[in-house]
Amino acid sequence: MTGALNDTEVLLKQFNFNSATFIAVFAVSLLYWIAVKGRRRLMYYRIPSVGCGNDPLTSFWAAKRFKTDCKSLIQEGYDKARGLFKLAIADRWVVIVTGKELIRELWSAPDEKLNFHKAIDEATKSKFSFGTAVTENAYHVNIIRGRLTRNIPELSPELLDEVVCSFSNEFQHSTEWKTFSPIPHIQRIVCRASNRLFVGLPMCRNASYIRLNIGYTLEVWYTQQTLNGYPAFLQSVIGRYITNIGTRTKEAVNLLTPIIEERLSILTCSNADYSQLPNDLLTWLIIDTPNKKGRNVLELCQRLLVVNFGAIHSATNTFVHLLFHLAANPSWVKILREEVKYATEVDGWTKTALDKMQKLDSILREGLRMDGVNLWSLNRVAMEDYTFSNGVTVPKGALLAAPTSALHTDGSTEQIMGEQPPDVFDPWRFSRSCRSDSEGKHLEGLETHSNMALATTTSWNYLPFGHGKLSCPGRFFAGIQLKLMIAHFIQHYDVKLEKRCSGKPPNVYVGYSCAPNQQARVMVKAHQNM
Ligand code: HEM
Repeated sequence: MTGALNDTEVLLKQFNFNSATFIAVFAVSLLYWIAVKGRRRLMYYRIPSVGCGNDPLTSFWAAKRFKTDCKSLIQEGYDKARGLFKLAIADRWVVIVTGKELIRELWSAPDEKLNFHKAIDEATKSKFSFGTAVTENAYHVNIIRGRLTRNIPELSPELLDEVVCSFSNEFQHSTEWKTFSPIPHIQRIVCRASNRLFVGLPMCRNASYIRLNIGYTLEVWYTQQTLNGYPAFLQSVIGRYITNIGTRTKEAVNLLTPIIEERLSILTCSNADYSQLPNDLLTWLIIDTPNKKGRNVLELCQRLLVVNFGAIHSATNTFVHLLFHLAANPSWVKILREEVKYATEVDGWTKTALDKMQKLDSILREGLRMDGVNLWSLNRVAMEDYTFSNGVTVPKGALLAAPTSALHTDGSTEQIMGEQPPDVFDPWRFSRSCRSDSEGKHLEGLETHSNMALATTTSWNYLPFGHGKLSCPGRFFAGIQLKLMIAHFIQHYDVKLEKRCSGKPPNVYVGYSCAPNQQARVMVKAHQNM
């Protein structure tokens, strides 16, 4: 009995000790958590906010305003702030970095400090979209940057062939004006042309494959836009229910399994002689797979879908913006036609000819400057508390970016040359600097650009493709593809807006993305002087 009491006393003592320890540990952890949170909050407080204060109520309203009015919020911050400012979005702050020196720090900081891929994972909600296997080992990025870019001259006849066929399928060659909502047509053309180099014929023309890639692109975009509207803790719950991406991936596996298995078996039979395989992205993905485990149908399909996501949405939007400009300004089409005619008469429909089309490059660069796909770029997440050279510290976990739209229209920076003010669309802004002629006449001596800022040449304040070692790997391919599409289109078609309006139909802004007008329609007919 005494022994039992003693045991109970010991247990009670242990319990008292354990619970006291537990309470102490809990209290210390809570204090630590409050201190860390408080410290981070203080860091945010020190960065001026735009459209709200630091309190939850005004930042809630600012986050609502962000959804439709992000462009003016960014401009307001850019005009007022020196250095950094912050914007409220649904689940967090976004710290916007301004000024040449601080932006240089943003794009050049090492991954351990400011991380691009973490930011892209968060922005695209990759957990619910691309799948982690693909984003954790993104070897396809090096393939796009290296093999795809190097192969452009060799593969441009195939690209041209696909552009010609797909335009003729989508817009026909009617001598009567026909009305089109351009976006779905251009999506299909971009998808076909890109996939001619990604998976080759006949798959690039397979209607189910085209529908799948366009659907996947829209779905990723929809997933990220929807989830961005919810606080972080709700995103993982909702994310599971709103995405259909698993089904899309299965569709890709069904469609691509025969091609992939055929290529793998050719490799087995030919003792890994890669020259037996077609020269396209799928082959390069097979060749460069870092380990054998990744050389399977599912992972190859996931990678093709991700690359299509990168390629289709941005190039489609860029082309449609320009199409609206050209439809509203027939005199620009005339000038471009003359340049394209001259260059192709001399060099044929080659990359050399495209490289010589300075006005075409200029209008493309102007389009990307004024109607870039996103209002901010150089997305990064701070992996630790990070202090900029102006002494301002952003807390670990902060999302950072550079204000593309405001930088692109800041007339005080060296980038925006030209006769027109920076907020005016001036198609020949960038070609004027290398030739005195602005009318498209005297085309003799048309040369490849030497001193001209090209559409694909990034800089700290020209950011449609980002900048630095993590800039868009597909931009040279996109540049050639878009130039080919515009050059072909204006040589073979006339275009006008269905409804006359002064200039281009207004853009649509959702959060930080900028899209062409979704309602506007164009009228197209075959060009007679062909
Ligand atoms: C007009 C067309 C395009 C635009 C405006 C564009 C823009 C961008 C931007 C802004 C980024 C992120 C860079 C940053 O924020 O710092 C990016 C990344 C990327 N782009 Fe593009 N892009 C275009 C076309 C393409 C094409 C055609 C491909 C594929 C062939 C492609 C593949 C990618 C990939 C894979 C990434 C992620 C890079 C990484 O993870 O390091 N893009 N693009």
